[in-house]
Amino acid sequence: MSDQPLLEVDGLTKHFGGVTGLFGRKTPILRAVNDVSLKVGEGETLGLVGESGCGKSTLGRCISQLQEPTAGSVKFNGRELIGLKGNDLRAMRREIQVIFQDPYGSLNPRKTVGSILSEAFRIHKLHPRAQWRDRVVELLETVGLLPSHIDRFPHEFSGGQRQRISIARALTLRPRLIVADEPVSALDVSVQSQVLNLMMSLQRSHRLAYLFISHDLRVVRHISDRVGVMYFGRIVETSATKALFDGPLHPYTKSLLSAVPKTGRRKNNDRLILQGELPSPIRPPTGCSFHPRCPFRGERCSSEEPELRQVMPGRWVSCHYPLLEDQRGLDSVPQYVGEAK
Ligand SMILES: Nc1ncnc2c1ncn2[C@@H]1O[C@H](COP(=O)(O)OP(=O)(O)OP(=O)(O)O)[C@@H](O)[C@H]1O
Repeated sequence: MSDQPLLEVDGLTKHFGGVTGLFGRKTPILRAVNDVSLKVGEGETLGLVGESGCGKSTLGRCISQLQEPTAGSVKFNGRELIGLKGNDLRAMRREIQVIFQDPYGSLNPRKTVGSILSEAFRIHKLHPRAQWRDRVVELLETVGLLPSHIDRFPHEFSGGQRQRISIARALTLRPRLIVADEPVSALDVSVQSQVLNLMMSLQRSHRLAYLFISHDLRVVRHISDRVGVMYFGRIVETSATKALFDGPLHPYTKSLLSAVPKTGRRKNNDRLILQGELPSPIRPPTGCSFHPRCPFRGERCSSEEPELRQVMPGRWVSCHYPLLEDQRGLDSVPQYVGEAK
C-alpha cells in the first residue's frame, strides 16, 4: 500500500430533514452519519459492519457521491470529491463504482445483458462501437458467465448470476474502488461464497479496493483486510480483521461478535448479549451513543462523547473504557484497564 490512501474520508456527516415545511415548522433532523473518518488503501478491502439502520448505506452513498453529505471531506487519490460537478464528477464515477444488494432491482429488466453492460461505454464514449460486443463478452467471461448470455434479459438468470452481471457492470469502466453494499445478502449461503471468491479474485487481477458493507460478520471476516464497526452513525472501532475478531475492544463490537455462534472447541465463554435497540436518530443520547445499552458504562459515558482514538498500532476505538482487560501488552494505555463499571 502506498503512503497516500486511495480513499480518505474525514468528518463525513449526513443529516436528513431539518427542512422548513408547511406552516413554517422544521422537520426533525435525523443524524444518519456523524463525523466518520476512514481510509482505504489501493487493493485493500475495508469491511463496514453494524446493525440495520446504523448508517452504513448512507455512508457508502455519500462516499460514492450518490448522496451529498452535510459536511466533511471525501478524497480519492488525494483529490476532493465533494462539490464536483459535470465532467469532473463523471470522470470520478469511472474510478468509484457501486454494487447493490438487490441485483434484480438495479438491472433494467427491459434491457439485455449486452445492452446493460455496454451502456457505460456509450455514456463515457469508450471504445469504438464495433468493439462493444467483444468487450462485453470479455466482461462476461471475467465474471464467470458465458458469451451466449449476452442477449438474455436479467429475469433469465439466478440471483448469483445477476450479481455477477452487476459486478461485470461495475467493472466496465475499470474502477479502482468498488463500494459493495450488502452484495451477497440476498443470496443463498453456497452462492454467497462463490460471489465472494469471485470478488476476491477480481481484486487480485484488477488491483481493486473494496468498501464492503454488510451486517453479516462471517462474510466481512472472510473478505476484509480491515474492519470498521459502525454504531448509530459513527465508527466505534477499526482494526485489522484478525485482531478485531480475536479481541474486540469496544463493548459494541464484543456484543456483535457474541451474537455469532462459535463452532468446535471455541466457545463464547464471555458472551455479551446486547440489550435494547438502536436509539432514535432524531433524539440521540447524550455522551456516548452506546451508553444506554452498555454494561460497562462508567461515569463519563452519559456526558462526554468519546473520540475515536488510537489505542495501539492499527486499532482505533471510540470508548472511554475499552475492554482492554482481555488484552496483553497494552502498557501504553493502562489507565483504561479496570475502570469499567
Ligand atoms: N433518504 C433518507 N431520508 C431520511 N432518512 C433516511 C434516508 N436514508 C436513510 N435514512 C435514515 O438514516 C438512517 C441510516 O440508514 P441506512 O440505510 O444508512 O442504515 P444501514 O446501516 O445501511 O441499514 P440497513 O442495513 O437496514 O440498510 C436510518 O435511520 C434511516 O431511516
